Amino acid sequence: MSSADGPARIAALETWIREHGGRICEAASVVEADGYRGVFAHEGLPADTDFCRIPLKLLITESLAEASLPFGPELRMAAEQLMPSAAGLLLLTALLLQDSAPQAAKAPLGTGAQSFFAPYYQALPVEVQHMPAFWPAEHWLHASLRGSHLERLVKARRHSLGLEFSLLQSQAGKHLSVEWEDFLWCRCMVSSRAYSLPVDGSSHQRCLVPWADLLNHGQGDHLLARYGFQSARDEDEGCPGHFLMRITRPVAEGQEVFQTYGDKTNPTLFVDYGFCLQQGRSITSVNVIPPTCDEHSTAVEREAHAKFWQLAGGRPGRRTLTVEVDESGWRRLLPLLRAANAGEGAACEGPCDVRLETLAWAAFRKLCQEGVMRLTSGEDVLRSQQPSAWEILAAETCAQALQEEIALLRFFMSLGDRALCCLEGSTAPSSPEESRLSQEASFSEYLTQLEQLRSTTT
Ligand SMILES: C[S@@+](CC[C@H](N)C(=O)[O-])C[C@H]1O[C@@H](n2cnc3c(N)ncnc32)[C@H](O)[C@@H]1O
Repeated sequence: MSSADGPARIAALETWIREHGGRICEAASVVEADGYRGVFAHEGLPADTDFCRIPLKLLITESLAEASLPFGPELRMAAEQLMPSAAGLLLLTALLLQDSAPQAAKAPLGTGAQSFFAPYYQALPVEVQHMPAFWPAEHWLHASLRGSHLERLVKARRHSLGLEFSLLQSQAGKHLSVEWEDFLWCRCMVSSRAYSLPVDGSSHQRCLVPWADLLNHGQGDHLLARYGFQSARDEDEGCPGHFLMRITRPVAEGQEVFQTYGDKTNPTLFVDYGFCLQQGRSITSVNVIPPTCDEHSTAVEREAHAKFWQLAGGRPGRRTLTVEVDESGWRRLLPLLRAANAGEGAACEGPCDVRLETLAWAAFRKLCQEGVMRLTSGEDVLRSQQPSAWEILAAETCAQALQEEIALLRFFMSLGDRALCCLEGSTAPSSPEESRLSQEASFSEYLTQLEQLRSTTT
C-alpha cells in the first residue's frame, strides 16, 4: 500500500503533528504488513483514553481550500450548483492538486514537497489501483460485474468523476493544470479519508485529519474509537479548536483500533474505499416495470398508477424503476409490486387481496431469479486471469460482493417461495364451506408469516 520507508514516513508525520501542538497516544502504533496498514495498541488502554488530538491548523478543511485556491469561491459556487453533494470533496481535491500532493506522496521522504502539509502527503498510500475508479476502461473486471448492483455504482461513480474533472478544469483555467491520473488519486484520497466535522461552529465541512485517518473501518465489537470536533474553550487560548478521538471501550494489548466510516453496504465500501467487510451489509437492485396509465385507463388502473409513484417517490414517466434492496428492503419493494400488479384489483398497500398478493410475490420472486441468472459467480471471477497484485485484490473483492448479492437474491427467492406456498393454500379450488375455511386459515397463516418476516429481516 505504501513504500518500504513507510515507518519513517509515519514517524515524520507524528513528529510534525507533535511539533504543532497535536497529541497522539503513546500506546498507538501504526503497523503495516502484507499491504494492510492500521493503528494498533501496543499496550492495553482504558475506556475514555484520548487517542489523538489534532489542532485545527493541521486539518485540511473546505474553508482552507476555498481560501487558498485562486479559483476557490468560483469552484465552490459552480460545484454547489451542479453537484452539491460533491462540492466539499472537490474543493479538497483541488487543494491537494495545487499542493502537488500526488508528487509528494511518491517522492523520497523529505523531498519534493513545499507545502505545510507535506509530512501528511508523504504518508499517504500511493497504490490504489484496485479501486474501481482506477480500473482501465476496457478491463475484464468491468465485464465481470455485469448486471450487479456494484456495476451500477461503479458506472455512476466513473460518470460523476468525469463530470467533476471537467468542472474542475473549467474553473481552474490557467491557475492549475490538472492531469486525469492525479485528479483521480487526489479524489480517491479525499473520498476515502475525509471526515465531516462542524469546524466553524455550526455547519459541517469535509476535512482531512492527518494521522486520525490512519484508523481503519470497523463495526460492532471491533469499533473502539469515536471522534468529534471540539471548539475553542477559554483554557485553550490561541487554539481555535481541535479534532479529538477517544477510546470507547477497553482495548487489549495488540488489538487494532477501528473507527467507523458510517453504516455502509459492502458495494459502497468497495467503490469509496476499495475494500469489503467480511460480515458486511449486502445489497442488490432490481428493475421494476411501473404500471402504465393513459386516457384509456380505468379508474382502478389510474389509482394503481398514482399509488405506485407515490410509493416510489419519483416523477411518473420512467419506463423502469431501479429499486435498491438490502436484507430488509423487500418490505419497501412489495407494496410497489402490489401497485404495479394491481390491474383489475385495487392498488392496496397492505396484504388484503389474495390474488394481488400472489401476483406481487410471484413478480418479486421472478425479479430475484432473473437477478441471480444475470450475475457472474464469484468463482468465475476468481478463475479469470489476474496477472498483477492489484487485479488479484480487486478480483477477490468483486467475487465477495457478487457472491453476497447472489446469496441475498437467493434468500429473497426463498422468502417468495414461502409466501407463495402459503398463498397457494389460500387460493386452492374451493366449493363447500370447509374449503373456504381452510383457505382463510392459509391466508391468515400467510399474514402471520409476513409479520414474522417483517420482524426478523431487519
Ligand atoms: C481512512 S484510510 C485508513 C488507513 C489506511 N489503511 C492507510 O493505510 O492509509 C481508508 C483506507 O483504509 C483501508 N481500509 C479501511 N478499513 C479497512 C478494513 N476494515 N479492511 C480493509 N481495508 C480497510 C482502505 O484501503 C481504505 O481506502
